Amino acid sequence: MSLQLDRVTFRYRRWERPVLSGFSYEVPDEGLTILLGPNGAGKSTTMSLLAGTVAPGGGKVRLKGSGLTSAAREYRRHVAWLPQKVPTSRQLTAREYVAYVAWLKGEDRTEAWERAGTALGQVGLAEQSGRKTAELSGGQLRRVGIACALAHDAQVILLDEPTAGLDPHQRTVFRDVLRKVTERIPVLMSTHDIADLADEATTVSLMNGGRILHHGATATFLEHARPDAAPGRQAESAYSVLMGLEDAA
Ligand SMILES: Nc1ncnc2c1ncn2[C@@H]1O[C@H](COP(=O)(O)OP(=O)(O)OP(=O)(O)O)[C@@H](O)[C@H]1O
Repeated sequence: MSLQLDRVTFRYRRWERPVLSGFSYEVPDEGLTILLGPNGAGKSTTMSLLAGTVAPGGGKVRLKGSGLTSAAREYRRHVAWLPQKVPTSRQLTAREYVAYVAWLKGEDRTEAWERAGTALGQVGLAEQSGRKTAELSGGQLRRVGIACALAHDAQVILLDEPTAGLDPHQRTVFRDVLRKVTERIPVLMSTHDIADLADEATTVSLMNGGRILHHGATATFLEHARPDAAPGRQAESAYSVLMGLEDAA
């Protein structure tokens, strides 16, 4: 099952121009898809619509194959959404927090507690599971967010710039966790960190001004790089060429 925006229109204020207008997009149903684009391109808006945290003014947001739209309570049970700032309750321990989210999403209390323990182990936080979330680092908190998704059996995970502000070690740990997770759950992740992630992504989507400029396999995206791009800089070059910031060759 994949998430889909079908000719969606969205504006933040009634009198303003829509950020998205007749916009269609489908999250691939496997692997890691990265959503790229400059500031203000509409990435967070797209993700909030897919997460069901905001409603479209027109069009439909649906979980294809299930008959559910984002207006349905059941929809949010299948979709895990990790905003940039994980909204934890500081007084709860990591395990209590993950169990609480799983319970909110419909697991019963005992099951939620068990699943929280397992999920924290899967993201490498078994030893921190009894610590208050207020004491965890930014990178650990983002892994707590992933654990929440695993604990309630999300069918798709949406991550808004999850590696922003992480130090190199935390970033590596996070990417290792993500690699394992994407083997079984599709992930859509917005990022500005193309150099790091292009080789791990299955699909790359690039948006600007509320439109998709490119959507396809990572290899296809990289083919847009200038032939003289330095090794390791192909992703940046492909981005610049597709954005019209650099000539193709
Ligand atoms: N809460 C808001 N109220 C009004 N306008 C908003 C709001 N949030 C975003 N916008 C506007 O909507 C447009 C798209 O913003 P959005 O946050 O979706 O872009 P983005 O690609 O995620 O950018 P960034 O990379 O900076 O996070 C921008 O013009 C932005 O100014």
